[in-house]
Amino acid sequence: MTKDVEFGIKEQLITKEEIQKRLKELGEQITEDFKNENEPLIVVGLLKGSIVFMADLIREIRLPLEIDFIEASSYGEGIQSSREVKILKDLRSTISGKNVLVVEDIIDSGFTLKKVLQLLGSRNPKKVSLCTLLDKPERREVEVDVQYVGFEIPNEFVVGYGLDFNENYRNLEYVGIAEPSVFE
Ligand SMILES: O=P(O)(O)OC[C@H]1O[C@H](OP(=O)(O)OP(=O)(O)O)[C@H](O)[C@@H]1O
Ligand code: HPA
Ligand SMILES: [Mg+2]
Repeated sequence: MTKDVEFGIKEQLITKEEIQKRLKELGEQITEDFKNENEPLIVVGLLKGSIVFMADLIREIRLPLEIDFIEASSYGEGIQSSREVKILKDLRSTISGKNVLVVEDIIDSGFTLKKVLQLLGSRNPKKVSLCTLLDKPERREVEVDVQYVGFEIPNEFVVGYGLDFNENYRNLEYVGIAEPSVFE
């Protein structure tokens, strides 16, 4: 752990070991839930935050699957949702009649997922399920139906394991809370 990457981290909220353990449980549960389906699963990651979690999670799912990505952005440079969720990149796959598992790093206000789930739902998939590494329920402003949650977290802006502040910290192996001075 080099000092410059960690600069500005107040505490580790979820350690690398805790993440690895929970990922195995989620992978087992998803495998169990989809093992009798005939269609291959399409795992859809939301760029950019989900990439680290998705890369690890798919290797814990013991089923044939395909991957694809959507990019949505609402936070820009701040720590508050702009509430205006823009779709910056759409899927390459056709999801009509397929089982889709959306993989997200965090559900905060819920605006991002509401928009993405509406978009995917309009394309006649067989079923859309949602797996998020982190859930911050205290901040929810719109309801989102989520089937798989890694960890519920308190109302703190977190970084690491894919999550950024101003595009930094995504490469940390753990989920941490940044020093207040970082956000000023
Ligand atoms: O529930 P919400 O309040 O909508 O917040 C959650 C979303 O916000 C972040 O994305 P961001 O817009 O920062 O894009 P990024 O994944 O590229 O960092 C995060 O990765 C989630 O996708
Ligand atoms: O706590 C957070 N950290 C990083 N990105 C986020 N996007 C929504 N909430 C968060
Ligand atoms: Mg972000």
